[in-house]
Amino acid sequence: MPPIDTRSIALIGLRGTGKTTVAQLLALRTGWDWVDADVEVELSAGKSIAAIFADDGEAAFRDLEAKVVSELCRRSQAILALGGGAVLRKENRDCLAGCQAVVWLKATPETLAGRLETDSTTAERRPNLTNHGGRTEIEVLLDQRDPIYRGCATLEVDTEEKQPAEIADEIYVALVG
Ligand SMILES: Nc1ncnc2c1ncn2[C@@H]1O[C@H](COP(=O)(O)OP(=O)(O)O)[C@@H](O)[C@H]1O
Ligand SMILES: O=C(O)C1=C[C@@H](OP(=O)(O)O)[C@@H](O)[C@H](O)C1
Ligand SMILES: [Mg+2]
Repeated sequence: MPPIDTRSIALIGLRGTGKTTVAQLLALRTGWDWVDADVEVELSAGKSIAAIFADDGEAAFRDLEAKVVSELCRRSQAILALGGGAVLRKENRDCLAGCQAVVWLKATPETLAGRLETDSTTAERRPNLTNHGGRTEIEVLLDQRDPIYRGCATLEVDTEEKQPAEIADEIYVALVG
């Protein structure tokens, strides 16, 4: 059954927490559309996120991302999978405040490192954001971003040792009943 509140539902959290995967399953559960901010950025730039970082730098990526977030947050009846850093800009956080719910997906650095290592989209979509890369980078990002995610989130979901479908169900029950 679709939610009564037609405002969109946004998923936030670090790389590898499952935003892209869970958004698709939650869309099936609600009968709503789903959209991935990273895909929209790549379509608008005509190249991969790794290529945007390499050619134009991270700031250029964040500018494109902000345009996409602003457009996506105006949609209704959609599940929005955001990129892990979308919460960094205040303008994006202000847009997110208009959503029905902002769901923060969480997992330990160890789990995230394992998921990212084996994910086929990592090379094209997840360039290094610090000089570290790997698990150390995840720990650095976790320290920097946890307070920001906490400040935006209206629902926190631990994804540790849960299948993506279970996580989508948990969100559905929490938000729709
Ligand atoms: N709950 C989960 N348990 C195990 N693997 C998962 C889970 N959620 C996502 N994954 C896997 O982790 C990788 C990254 O997931 P993805 O949805 O792209 O994360 P994000 O969009 O948050 O970066 C994918 O290979 C996906 O299949
Ligand atoms: O954490 C980040 O700053 C980023 C996360 C990525 O998305 P996912 O969180 O979907 O991997 C992608 O937007 C880009 O590589 C930047
Ligand atoms: Mg994603």
